[in-house]
This record gives sequence, structure tokens and C-alpha cells, in this order.
Amino acid sequence: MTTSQHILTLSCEDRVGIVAAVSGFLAERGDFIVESQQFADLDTGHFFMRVAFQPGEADLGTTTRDFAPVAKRFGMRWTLTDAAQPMRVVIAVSRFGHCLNDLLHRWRTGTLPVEIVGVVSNHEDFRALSEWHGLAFHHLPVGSDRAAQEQRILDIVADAGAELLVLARYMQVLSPELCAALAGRCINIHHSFLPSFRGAKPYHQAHARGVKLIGATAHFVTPDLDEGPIIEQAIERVDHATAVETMVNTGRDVESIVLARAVTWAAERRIFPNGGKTVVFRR
Ligand SMILES: Nc1nc2c(c(=O)[nH]1)N[C@@H](CN(C=O)c1ccc(C(=O)N[C@@H](CCC(=O)O)C(=O)O)cc1)CN2
Repeated sequence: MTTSQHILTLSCEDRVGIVAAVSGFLAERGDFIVESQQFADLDTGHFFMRVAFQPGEADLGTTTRDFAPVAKRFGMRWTLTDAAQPMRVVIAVSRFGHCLNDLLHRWRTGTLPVEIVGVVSNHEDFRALSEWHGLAFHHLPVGSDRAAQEQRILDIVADAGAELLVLARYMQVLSPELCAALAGRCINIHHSFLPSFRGAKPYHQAHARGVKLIGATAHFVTPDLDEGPIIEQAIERVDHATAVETMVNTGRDVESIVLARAVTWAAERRIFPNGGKTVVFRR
């Protein structure tokens, strides 16, 4: 029988005694720490911590109630979740389906710790694939009323009880209002090694520049295009003979791997926004 695990995440202004207070709280209750990571950002004075533990007697609700005074004492932002409850995710896609297909395959084969609860798109291309996986597919053409289209996206995310929106090559720039509504819970895969080659057609930009490495970047979505806090990146070597089409094909695999890692880490509560950057407690 798998033993349940709870995940505590917290961030606060740094000071002496935070780790002792957290581990002491858990030890007193017979909670068994399985994994613990913390980071003190000496530049900002901020502290970040993630603890995965096998609970003793108390259930999630009781531990949540009992931890609140500790959190208050340190002015923490914190979450306490049950690792057995997968994060609910909506995926957005446009015309390139390799990242969507990869996420759906990993989910269906049990190698992506999420519950995918819907797909939205401004095109019809991936309705069949989504419905084959038994998922609701929402075709939301941008059209003239962008605000209404974006409100539909928000409604679908809310109605599905989704905690995360994944832009899996969704090629529409989200408005500042939508970015604000989804702050810290909308991840995009950009098909370049940011900060190089922002915007549309990054492989053509890379080819024209004659780079020797191409890559992909998963980042939180902010109003400034491709400027959001970076979560994960990866690269592949190319050379003078690499055609742009080959770059696109090579890039697809890198994009899929980078996005799957970022979604996995988000689902495992390993990612903390830290100003314009992130703290990621990788396994
Ligand atoms: N507010 C944000 N929205 C989006 C971001 C982001 O970082 N902030 N990332 C993009 C994805 N993306 C690159 O990764 C990207 C998407 C779209 C464009 C673009 O120029 N789109 C054109 C329309 C293109 C089309 O319809 O095919 C446009 O919107 O005018 C550039 C980069 C997702 N959204």
C-alpha cells in the first residue's frame, strides 16, 4: 500500500529559525519527512522551502489548521497539499500539436502526475486527438472580440477546476488582464533558448543568426511577451549545415521534454516564483 504524502511549500522573509520551526512542528506530530529542500536568496532576503512528508495521525485539514499559527508567526505564503491529488490542468494549443500530443501520452501512460481536464484552441486541428483521449475540446477562434474569447478561457479553466493553464504552442498573445487572472499558474513553452529570439518564428531568427545551439524555454506567462520567469531550458547542437526545417524538427523534441519537465515540477509543487526569476526544487 503506498503511503500518502503531503507537500508543504512556503516562502517568507528570511530569518533564523524557520527550518527548525517547520521541522519541529512536523516532528512533534510524528510526520516523517521524505524530502526537504530550502533556499535563502541572499540578494532579496527571501526564503523558500518545500517539504514532502508522510503524515503521522493528522489528516490534511488538521495539519492545515495547526500549521497556520506557525505560518503567521513568520509571515509565510504557504500551501499544504496531498500528493495523491493530481493538479488539474487545461492545455491550450494552436496549429503545432507535438507538445500537446507528448503531454497527453505521458498523462495517459501515467508518467505525468497531473489530471488533464480539457483542451482549448483557436483552431480545430486537435479536436480529434483531444476527444480520442476522452477530453473536452473547446474551439475558441480569436475573432473580433478578444476579451470575450479570453473570458471563455478563464471560464473553462474555472469550470474544470483547473489550477494550471499550459500554453503548448498556443500562438496568441494573452492580454495583461488574462495574465493577471492566471498569474503564477500559466506556463508557456517558447521555442528558443531565451532571452534569444523572442516572438514568432524563433528558428528562422536562429538560422539567420547562424547559432550553433538551439533550445526551448518553459516560463511563467506575463504581459511582456516571452519575458516571464524561466522555469526550465534545454539545448541541442546545430551547425552551418543545419537547415531551418531541421532546426524546427529537432526543436520539437526539445520543446516537448522541457514543457513536460516544467509541468511535472509544477504538479509536484517544486516551482516558486521569485521576482522575475524562479526557485525550482528539482528532484
Ligand atoms: N502575454 C503573453 N502571452 C503569450 C506569451 C507570453 O509570453 N506572454 N507567450 C506566447 C507564446 N509565444 C511564444 O512562445 C508567442 C505566441 C504568439 C506570438 C505572436 O506573435 N502571435 C501573433 C499571432 C500569430 C498567429 O496567429 O499565428 C499575434 O498574437 O499577433 C509570438 C510568440 C503565448 N502567449
